[in-house]
Amino acid sequence: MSAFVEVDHIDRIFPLPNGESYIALKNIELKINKGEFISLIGHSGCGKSTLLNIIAGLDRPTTGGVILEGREVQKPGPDRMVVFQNYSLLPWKTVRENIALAVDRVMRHLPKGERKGIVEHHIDIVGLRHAAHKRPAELSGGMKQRVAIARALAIRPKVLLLDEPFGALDALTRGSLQEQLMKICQENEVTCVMVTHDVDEALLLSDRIVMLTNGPAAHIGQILEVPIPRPRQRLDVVNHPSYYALRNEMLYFLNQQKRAKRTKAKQPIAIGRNGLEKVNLDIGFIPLTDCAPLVVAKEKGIFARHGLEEVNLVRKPGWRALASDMASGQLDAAQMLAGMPLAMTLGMENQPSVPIVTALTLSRNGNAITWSKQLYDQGIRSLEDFKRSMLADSDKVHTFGMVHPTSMHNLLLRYWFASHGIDPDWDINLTVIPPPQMVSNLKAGNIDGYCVGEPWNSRAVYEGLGVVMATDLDLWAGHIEKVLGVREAWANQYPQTHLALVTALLEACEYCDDRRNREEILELICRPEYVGSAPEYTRPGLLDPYNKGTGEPVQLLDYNQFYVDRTNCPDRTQMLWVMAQMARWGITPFPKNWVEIIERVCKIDVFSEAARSLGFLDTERDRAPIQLWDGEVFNPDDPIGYLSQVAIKRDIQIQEIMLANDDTPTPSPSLRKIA
Ligand SMILES: Nc1ncnc2c1ncn2[C@@H]1O[C@H](COP(=O)(O)OP(=O)(O)OP(=O)(O)O)[C@@H](O)[C@H]1O
Repeated sequence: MSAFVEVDHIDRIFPLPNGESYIALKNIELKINKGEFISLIGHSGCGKSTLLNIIAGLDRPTTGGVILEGREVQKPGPDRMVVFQNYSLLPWKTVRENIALAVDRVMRHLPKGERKGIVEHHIDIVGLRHAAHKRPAELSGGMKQRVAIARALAIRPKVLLLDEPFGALDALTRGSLQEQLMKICQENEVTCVMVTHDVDEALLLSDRIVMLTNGPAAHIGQILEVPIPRPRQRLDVVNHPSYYALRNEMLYFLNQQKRAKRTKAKQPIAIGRNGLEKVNLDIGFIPLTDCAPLVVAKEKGIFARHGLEEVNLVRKPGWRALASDMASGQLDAAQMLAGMPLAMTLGMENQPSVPIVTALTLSRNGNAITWSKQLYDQGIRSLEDFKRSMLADSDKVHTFGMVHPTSMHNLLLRYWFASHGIDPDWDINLTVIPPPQMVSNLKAGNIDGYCVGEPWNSRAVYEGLGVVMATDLDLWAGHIEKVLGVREAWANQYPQTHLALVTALLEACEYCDDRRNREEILELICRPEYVGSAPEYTRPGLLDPYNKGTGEPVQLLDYNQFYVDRTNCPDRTQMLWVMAQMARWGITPFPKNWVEIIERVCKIDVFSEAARSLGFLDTERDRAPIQLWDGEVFNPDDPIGYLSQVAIKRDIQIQEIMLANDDTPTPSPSLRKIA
C-alpha cells in the first residue's frame, strides 16, 4: 500500500546573504498513512517548521519532494491547511465570518446554504456557538485557536498541519484544546502533522513521533511508535505501561542532541595524537548487558591506555537510530548487530549501500525468546502447543517483537518458528521494538512475546510478565551476537585509530569474561548512562543462575560470552550463515560474489594485529558446517544450495553485488541484478 503523504528524501539548503549556504534539512524520508497523527519534535531551530512548510507547499525543498496521494506538492493548496501559533484571524471579522471566508473561497462550487451549514457545523465542533458573533479581540487565546482549527477543518483538508498550535496558551486551556483536537481528529479521520516542543502533548496526540536531530543537516534521528489504543483519555495515556519508557526515550534523545551540540561546538572533527589519526571518538551502543566491553574499556581506562583519550559512549535508543547515525558519519564506531555490517554494505530496505567493516566480534550468545505469562498460563508451553492453538483459532494472529531485521533475534526467532512449520511472515506478526521497550510492550499486551538480549528477558521474568521459552544456548550455543562496526571509509582514513580501538576492546572483552570482574561490571552497566537497569534483573546469566520463570534457576556458563573459545575474530563462516538467512527472509539479496563481500566486511588482518600486540590467540574459529538444535546443516561451501532447499522462505534474490570502489556512502543502491 503506498503512503498517503510521502516525504521523499528532502534536503533544504538556504542561501545566506554572505554567499554561503545553510543546510537546514538533510535527507528527510517519511511516509504518513491516512488518518495518522504525526508529531515533529526537536530542539529550537532544528528545522521542524521548515519541514512542515515544505509539506504545506509554502516552501520548496532543494532536493527531493513531497507526494500527497500520488501527486507532487508544488504550492500551497486547500488540501493542506496550516494552523499557526498566532491564529492568523482577520481582526475585523467575527468567528463565523472568519470561518465563512475560507469556506466561501474554497467551496464556492457548493450552494450557499450548504456552505452555511458547513460553517455552523464547525462552529459547533470547536464549541464556539456562544461566541460565533464575536471578533478576535473579544476572544481568549484558546478560543482564537479554536477558530483557526475550525477554519482549517471546515474546508476539509486532506492533511491538517499544525505549527505549535497551543504554544501561546496557558496550561489549562492548552490541555482542554489538546483533548478537543484529539477528539475532532479521531471522529473526522484527519491526517495530521504537528510541530511541538512538548513531549507530553506529542505522546497524548500522536500515533508516531518523529524526532529531528539538531542542525545543520538535521535529519530524522528516531521515530517512536505510540502503541496506546484510541480513543485516548489523558489518564489512560499516563497510566499506560509504555508511557514512561516512551517519555524517557524522548527526553533522552533531546538531551543527547543538546550534549552533541555542546560536544560539536568544543571539538574539532578529528584530534590526532599518540601516533593515532584521531583520539576523540563517538561510539554508539544500545542499553544491553552485552555493551559491557565498551563500558569497561571506557571506565577502566583501557581506551585511554591505547591512546584513545576522548571516547564518548553514545547511548542510542534503538538499532535503527544507531544504523542511521553510522550511515551519516555522526558516529565513529558502534556496537552492531551481527548482520548489520553486511546489510548496510549490501544496502538494505532500499537504503544506499554504506560499506561497513568489522574487525572484532564483541560477544556471542546472550539472547532469549520470552513468551507472555498469559500464553504460558493458557497452557501454551512449547512451539507444538503454539502451533496447535494457532491452527485451532485461525482468527487470532500473535505478534512477537524483535529488535531489528538484521539482528540474530530476528533471524533466530524466524528460524525457530520456521523449524516447526510456522511461517514467520504469514502465520504470525513480527514487529521491530527497541530492546528497552520490549517489557512495557509485553505488559501492555501489544505483543505476545519477543526475542531480545539481556537484561530484558530477565526483567520480564522478574516482574512476573513472561517466561523464557528458550535461550540461545538452547538454539545455537556460540553464535556471533554483537560486532564492532566502523565505516570502511573511516577505517581507511584512520587506520591506526581503528587498530587501537580494536585492541582496546579486545582487552576489555577478556576482562569481561573473567568472572571475578563480573560484580564490578554489573555495577558499571547498571548505571543510568549505560543500561540504566536494576541489578536484581541484570544479574541472572551474568553472575547469578538464570531464571527462566518455569522452574529452578540454572547456572548458564558463557551465556554472555565475550572472550573465551575464540569469541573475537570476525567469524566469516557464521557471517555467511547470517547473510544466507537475511536473503532467505528477503531482507537483503544474496550476493553471487559472497566470498568477496565477506572478505571486504570482515577485517581479519586488523584483528590479528590487535590480538598479536596483546599476546592473545589471533586465529579464527575453524571453518565447519553449522548445525543448530534442529539438526539442519548449513554447508558454508554451498550457501546457494542451502537457500534453494530450505522449506519456508521468501523470494530470494541472488545477485552479483557491485560495491563502489570509493567506499564513501553512495546515494543510490549499487546493486546490479543479474539473476
Ligand atoms: N529563509 C531562511 N534563510 C536562512 N536560514 C533559514 C531560513 N529559514 C530557516 N532557516 C534556518 O533553518 C533552521 C531551521 O529553522 P526552523 O524554523 O525550521 O526551525 P524550528 O525547528 O521550527 O525552530 P523553532 O522550534 O525555534 O520554531 C534554523 O537554523 C533557521 O535559522
